[in-house]
Amino acid sequence: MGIFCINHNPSITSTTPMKTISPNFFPHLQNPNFGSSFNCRNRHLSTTSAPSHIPLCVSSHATTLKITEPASTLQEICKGHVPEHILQRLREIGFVEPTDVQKESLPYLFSGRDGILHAQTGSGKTLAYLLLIFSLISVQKSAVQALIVVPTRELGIQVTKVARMLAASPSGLESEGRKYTVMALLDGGMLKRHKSWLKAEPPTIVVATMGSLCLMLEKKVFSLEALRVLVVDEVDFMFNSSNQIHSVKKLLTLYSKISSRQTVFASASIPQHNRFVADCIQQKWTKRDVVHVHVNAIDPMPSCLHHRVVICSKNERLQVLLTLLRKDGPKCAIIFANEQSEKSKKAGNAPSTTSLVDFLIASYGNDGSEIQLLEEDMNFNSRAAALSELRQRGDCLLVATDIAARGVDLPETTHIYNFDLPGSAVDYLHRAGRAGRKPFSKERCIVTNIVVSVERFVLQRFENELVFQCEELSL
Ligand SMILES: Nc1ncnc2c1ncn2[C@@H]1O[C@H](COP(=O)(O)OP(=O)(O)OP(=O)(O)O)[C@@H](O)[C@H]1O
Repeated sequence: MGIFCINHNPSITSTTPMKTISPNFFPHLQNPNFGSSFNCRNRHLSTTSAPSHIPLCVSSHATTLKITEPASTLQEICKGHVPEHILQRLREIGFVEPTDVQKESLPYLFSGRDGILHAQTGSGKTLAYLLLIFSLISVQKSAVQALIVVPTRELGIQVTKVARMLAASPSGLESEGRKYTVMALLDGGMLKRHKSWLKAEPPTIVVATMGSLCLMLEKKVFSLEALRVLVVDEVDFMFNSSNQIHSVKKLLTLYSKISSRQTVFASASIPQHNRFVADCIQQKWTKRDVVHVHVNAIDPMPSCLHHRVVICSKNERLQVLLTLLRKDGPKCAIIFANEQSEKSKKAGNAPSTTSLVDFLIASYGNDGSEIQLLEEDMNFNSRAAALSELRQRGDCLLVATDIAARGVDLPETTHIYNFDLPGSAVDYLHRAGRAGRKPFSKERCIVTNIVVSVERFVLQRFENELVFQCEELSL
């Protein structure tokens, strides 16, 4: 796969106010609905590098662009940048071949440029930014040198686990002296203990949710003076959330310095991405030479996903779900239901997640499948325990709200059921993306939507926006 850089309009210079760059500068990148890069075919693409003060968009599509260079291994890409013991850990874990987003982003990130990693769900963005982090931090320094901000505790727990897995000593090499330390600073967690830890000996890497992080920064429990890398994962979610956006902006412009850190944003969905890149520069969230690495621009979702729809009446939905589960017999599946509305809570109704779990335990549970629940109202320990149980067993049915839709990586998941339709196409993309998470596997995974007839047009809108088609099932 070659790296293709779009030849930039020479009239854009470092003095051009970036706000004035309209999406028309990148006409071939526009999908009017989703804002994704769209149809790179037959357009003029050049391998010329843009001057470093101009934001760069790297866009590729695995099936349409010809691969002319021999694929490098992850080790080759990282050599000279990432410490040897981390490379050894990569080999031990079995990460040998780079995914497209790793192959395309790492050379830019290692050269010191800020990056926007925009690639399908399950494409390996986490490893890409962690490798950048390990290339820059030092075990000798007792200070927080890398910060990864995530929207949910579940994603925080997961990223912490991957970072710790990479930071562990390779087998046969018991480390002498200092080690990288990774702290999960997550809302609802043990903040008192973390406060003492941060004061006594700051960890090298902090993975945090916004609430806890701001609390610690405002109380000056630790500072970000030594910060080398700042990652905002699921960046579109963070910028879209009225609770988080103010704090994220403060973090980017007030609590840490753009000039002394490398900034990485990651997500599988960045609607209006050209506008976002321009904002990054104008608002000084990133440096001017930020690289927008957009992989699989014309397919927002993994091609291994097969989408289906069943239309039924509201009263039939539980029975339809049961029939589907019995027919599909998934080893590991996630059933998404919407969060209970305030109105329904006030009326004293049981949340639909609880009713679903009760129904499944009564009618499906004794098929041998473990049924787990993950929703906002559960406390930190129950949420962590549910996730850990799912990881260990690998053969569970998970009933969840959208807190499990972003970033959660349960690679054995082959089936997604939307018991309730998600609120937007972006939410659909992230829910669907909890399946099909083995980067080099061709295994077909199935996303099934159970809808009442009046909802069919909503699903059709998602199909248009995300460029997919549902097979209609009649049961
Ligand atoms: N080079 C690699 N080789 C094999 N597996 C990999 C590689 N890189 C990542 N993976 C695996 O791919 C899966 C998905 O990776 P990851 O969670 O980073 O995806 P993501 O792009 O962040 O997805 P999302 O947008 O849903 O958060 C993980 O199970 C990870 O271990």
